[in-house]
Amino acid sequence: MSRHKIVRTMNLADELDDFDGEDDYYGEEDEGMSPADKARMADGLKRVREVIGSDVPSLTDEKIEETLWYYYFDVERSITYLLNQVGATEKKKQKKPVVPEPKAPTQKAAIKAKQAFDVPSPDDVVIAAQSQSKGISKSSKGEKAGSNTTASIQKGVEALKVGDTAEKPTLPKIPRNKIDVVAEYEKSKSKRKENANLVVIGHVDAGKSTLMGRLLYDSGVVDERTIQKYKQEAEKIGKSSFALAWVLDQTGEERARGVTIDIAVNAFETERGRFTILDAPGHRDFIPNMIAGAAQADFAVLVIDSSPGEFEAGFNVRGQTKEHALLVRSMGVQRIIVAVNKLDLMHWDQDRFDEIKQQMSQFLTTAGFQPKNVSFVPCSGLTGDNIVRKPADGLISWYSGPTLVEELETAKPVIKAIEKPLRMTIADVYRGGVINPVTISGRIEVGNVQVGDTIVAIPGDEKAIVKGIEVDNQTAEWAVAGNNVQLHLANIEMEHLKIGDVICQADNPLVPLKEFEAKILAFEGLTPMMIDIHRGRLNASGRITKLVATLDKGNGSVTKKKPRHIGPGSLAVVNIAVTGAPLPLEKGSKIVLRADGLTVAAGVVE
Ligand SMILES: Nc1nc2c(ncn2[C@@H]2O[C@H](COP(=O)(O)OP(=O)(O)OP(=O)(O)O)[C@@H](O)[C@H]2O)c(=O)[nH]1
Repeated sequence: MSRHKIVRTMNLADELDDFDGEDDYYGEEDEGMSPADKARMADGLKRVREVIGSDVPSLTDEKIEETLWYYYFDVERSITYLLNQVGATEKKKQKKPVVPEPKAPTQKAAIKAKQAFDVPSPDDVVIAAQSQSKGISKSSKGEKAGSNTTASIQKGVEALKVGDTAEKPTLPKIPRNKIDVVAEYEKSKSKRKENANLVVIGHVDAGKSTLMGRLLYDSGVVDERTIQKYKQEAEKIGKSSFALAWVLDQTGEERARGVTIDIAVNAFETERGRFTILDAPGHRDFIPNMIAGAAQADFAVLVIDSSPGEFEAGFNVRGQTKEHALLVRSMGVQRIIVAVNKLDLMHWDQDRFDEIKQQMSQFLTTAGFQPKNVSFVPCSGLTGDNIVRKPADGLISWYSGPTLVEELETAKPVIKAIEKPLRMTIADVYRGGVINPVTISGRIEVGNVQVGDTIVAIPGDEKAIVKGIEVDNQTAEWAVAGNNVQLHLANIEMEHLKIGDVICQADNPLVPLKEFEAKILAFEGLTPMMIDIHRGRLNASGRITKLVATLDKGNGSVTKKKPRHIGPGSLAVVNIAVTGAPLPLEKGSKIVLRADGLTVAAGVVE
């Protein structure tokens, strides 16, 4: 089926519009803004001035504009920041010992002391300013309800002016890493639903798309009218069973900005979690796409067609069941849920379920999955039994375990290293975010990022500023490993960003490799040979230059040094040389090796 191609509709007029004024978009200072940004800046400046007035010398237009730009025209945050800055200066000054005359304070000192306590504290000013900028007439701490907030703010700002006149206005030093992202993440954890990426794998026609369509439909992502429309259309061409699979096309193509996380994505939510489905087609030709998906997955749903002869076809040497399972395991996926699908065709036969479970368990254990991380769910994507809802009464009289979704909810994603240096592989580059910035999307693999960070796209050396972040299509100030994000960038041209590049903090970049050692699981026999190296969407040709050792799969100890050949199913260490330019790889990067259209090995860079 050709459902898997994501075709992004491009409107030529829109595209050309995007380039209007591009030259000055990347220029310097004010000249560097698009006309739309300039309009927002003017409006922002006006609104900030309305709240904070214009008689604080240190709050120059330039300072306000710089702050507005930093917060990407968020007036409320800009006001909070600016007033905090002024407040901090004042607090510092208050700390300076004022030494009044012990008995007869001078008139000047007495006025100063009075001013310092008569006025709202800097915090009060901030709170009041926030209310003001929201248009909410909330009284600030210590004020009587109904008092004039604007007057109070102006009073506060005036009071903060104490001694300001002598001060030289300074440009704001907007602190980098202002936010302690790790601490913020810890604080917000209990309030947020954990997001997990799942990759759906399995042999051709095992029912992956139908099952995903069912998941989306039964969890309310797709409405009844749409599904009825698809049913009618599918019936017209005599394929009524395709209606559910078409759901994927619909959500895939209608995504607002054509965002892709390497491969087609759809998301659904349950009471206990948010799940992003990475669509991995079963056809051999699509294996590289599957690799990209598997590299970003927290767990895998392996779909098996339980109907007569079909499980066996998928399980044999040329079938994709084993290859996919091996692949996801060697990409670091530890948890796998086996959906024993199409059991409706088998009249929910328990013997068939047990037979498949027994054979698959054995195989998955040899593939490196720990038994506690493997579970089996009998189901039918077509009828919907045991996917989101429990099977109809008595249908699976012998089964009382969890539904597929309940299994997903218990499969907690692996804890991510959010405090490490940022690494994110670019899945897509486009324009079309808020006011036409250059935007990249992807999943943060390691580390964290916040608005204002300077990043670099490796293997290039072009730097950019993160001026906006969206996590799961919601505006955010920061994001951490595991988040699917869009980063809106400034100071970089689109041509300097490529799918497959790795985004790092500019002060902690990855150093691309030309030669490296990798621990791999061999799917086919290996010798020193030419190979294609895949890292997510990126691929390059290279060569296995040396077979270093084979390892014991149980404990990782060396079983043979310098083997002449590595057999299929062996764990081994090999040296690899990249033919062309160095690749953005480092210790821990997941790679897949292919040769002659076959996946021959997968593993990690040592
Ligand atoms: N009876 C029955 N048929 C199913 C079930 N799930 C899928 N099918 C049918 O199996 C066929 C293949 O289903 P798809 O969902 O397209 O399978 P797929 O694994 O996505 O296929 P590829 O993407 O081409 O690998 C379709 O005709 C479906 O209607 C099921 O649970 N029961």
